[in-house]
Amino acid sequence: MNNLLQGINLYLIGMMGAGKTTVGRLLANELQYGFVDTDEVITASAKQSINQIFAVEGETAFRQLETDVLSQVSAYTKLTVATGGGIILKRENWSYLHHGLIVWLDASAELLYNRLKEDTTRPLLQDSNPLLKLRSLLQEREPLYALADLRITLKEGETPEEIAQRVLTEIPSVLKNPLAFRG
Ligand SMILES: Nc1ncnc2c1ncn2[C@@H]1O[C@H](COP(=O)(O)OP(=O)(O)OP(=O)(O)O)[C@@H](O)[C@H]1O
Ligand SMILES: O=C(O)C1=C[C@@H](O)[C@@H](O)[C@H](O)C1
Ligand SMILES: [Mg+2]
Repeated sequence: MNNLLQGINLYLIGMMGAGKTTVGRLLANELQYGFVDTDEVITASAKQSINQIFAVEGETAFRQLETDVLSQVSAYTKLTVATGGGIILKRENWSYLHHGLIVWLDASAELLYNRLKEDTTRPLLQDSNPLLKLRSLLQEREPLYALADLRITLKEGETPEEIAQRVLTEIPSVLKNPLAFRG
């Protein structure tokens, strides 16, 4: 698997809870790539949780940190990058994402809700109706996620290992089709 992508980075995008971090680690291992999670880089360097950064500095400041991290990461090769769910919101970020192959882990709002209903670490879900919030975020962001090179529609009950294998199986189909991938 180690030359499947010939060194180009793999960027995982998708909603919070889609499994970018979980599946990203497995993919990095399979590809013999390094693994970077933009949320983890931000919290480690700020020495604050994402909740704290949103509460103290605000979402706009968080988004700037996210862009800074992404721009630094995109200077490297042989990385699997788990991005934050909102990375797709800034046009500038796409210029970095397009340095690599972009995979969208596409999950329904219901699936995401089942995974995150007990979770308190996603500030945007600290809402009186988190399912409705997930639905509205997904609806708003879907056209942006859809700009990915590869869309992996998640099925209920599929394990992270199965999803990672599906990503690896489908990568050649986008790499071989010059209309589907710029590379
Ligand atoms: N295929 C799966 N089946 C069941 N649970 C999963 C699966 N993938 C991830 N999870 C669980 O769902 C939760 C969210 O996963 P993860 O943190 O990887 O999502 P994420 O896309 O990185 O979210 P964020 O954008 O907030 O960083 C975690 O508790 C994780 O263990
Ligand atoms: O979807 C989002 O906007 C977010 C997703 C997470 O990865 C974090 O980046 C943060 O909680 C915001
Ligand atoms: Mg994550």
